[in-house]
Amino acid sequence: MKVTHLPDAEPRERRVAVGMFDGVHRGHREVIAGADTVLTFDPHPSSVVAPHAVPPLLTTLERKAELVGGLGIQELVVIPFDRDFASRSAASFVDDVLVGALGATHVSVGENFAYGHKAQGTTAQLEADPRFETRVVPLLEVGDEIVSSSHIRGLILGGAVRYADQLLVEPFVLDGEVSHGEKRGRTLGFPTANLVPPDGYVVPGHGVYACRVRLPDGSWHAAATNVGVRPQFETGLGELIEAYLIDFSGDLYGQRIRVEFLERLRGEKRFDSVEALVEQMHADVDRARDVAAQRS
Ligand SMILES: Cc1cc2nc3c(=O)[nH]c(=O)nc-3n(C[C@H](O)[C@H](O)[C@H](O)COP(=O)(O)O)c2cc1C
Ligand SMILES: Nc1ncnc2c1ncn2[C@@H]1O[C@H](COP(=O)(O)OP(=O)(O)O)[C@@H](O)[C@H]1O
Repeated sequence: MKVTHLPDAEPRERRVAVGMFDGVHRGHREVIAGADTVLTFDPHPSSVVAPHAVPPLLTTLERKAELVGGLGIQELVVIPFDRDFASRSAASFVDDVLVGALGATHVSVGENFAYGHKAQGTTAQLEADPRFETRVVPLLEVGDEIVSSSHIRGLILGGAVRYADQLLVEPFVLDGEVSHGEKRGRTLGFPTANLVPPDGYVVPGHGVYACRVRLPDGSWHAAATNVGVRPQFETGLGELIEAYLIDFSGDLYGQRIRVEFLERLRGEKRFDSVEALVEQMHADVDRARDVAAQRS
């Protein structure tokens, strides 16, 4: 899939799905179905118009592109969102962007989509526009709950990664570069590849998770991962994501890995002794191995 910034986009007959699509969840996928172009914003519009209210995000632009590409979309067009863009009228968004820059013949949006200065543009205005056909997609509900990025953020922050992944369609992932820790993992018999939580993004709540980890060579490994502050040791290093890759040995420092969260196993805690922690870690690893085997 091609990724284009709006100023470089060329007008042609397009079926355009428009939205922030953070997470590319099941509801987003209903809006995107049938489109050949996805139009999105980067950074999140709130970071420009209401910085105090920016939510932690589920997906980087890179991950969003990967997920959208996986849906068979031809082109992801990214609006570099800034103060200038935020000040455009709703009519200018339609005339200059949808029709002018892209050449949209079909437009699809979620029911709650708003656009233009102060989000004054409505879906009814899009539907009334004779230059393109508009499809307004009702908000998807699963189990009496609207599927929304904010609901999924809450689930992941609360550790409910398994349920979140039913709404996301694919497991929640974090990508990052392996950093140095306190070199204690190896003395416990469980060396852990550490990621520093990425600023501005959702991180699963503190606890131990069954995961899969992808290495730069493309191989996937079952892993038991701790997210938290290691109360057993009072490290002062702050929050970390630490993955022990099962049946693996090798140097991972500086490598870019992906941690895919499958299931929360338990909370992070302080045990009576380090031996008791290590015993529990063995049990965590056994469960993580089983969970990963069922899911791969
Ligand atoms: C599967 C697993 C479970 C863990 N559970 C706990 C825990 O309950 N409490 C805790 O303080 N640390 C826990 N840890 C974190 C270890 O204490 C940590 O990996 C160790 O301190 C190594 O730190 P280092 O990477 O800085 O060397 C866990 C780590 C793993 C891999
Ligand atoms: N099975 C494994 N899982 C995770 N890391 C491993 C594994 N085997 C070797 N390593 C290496 O060991 C490092 C972690 O060792 P550890 O003692 O926990 O040090 P640190 O405190 O720097 O994380 C990883 O960054 C990686 O390079």
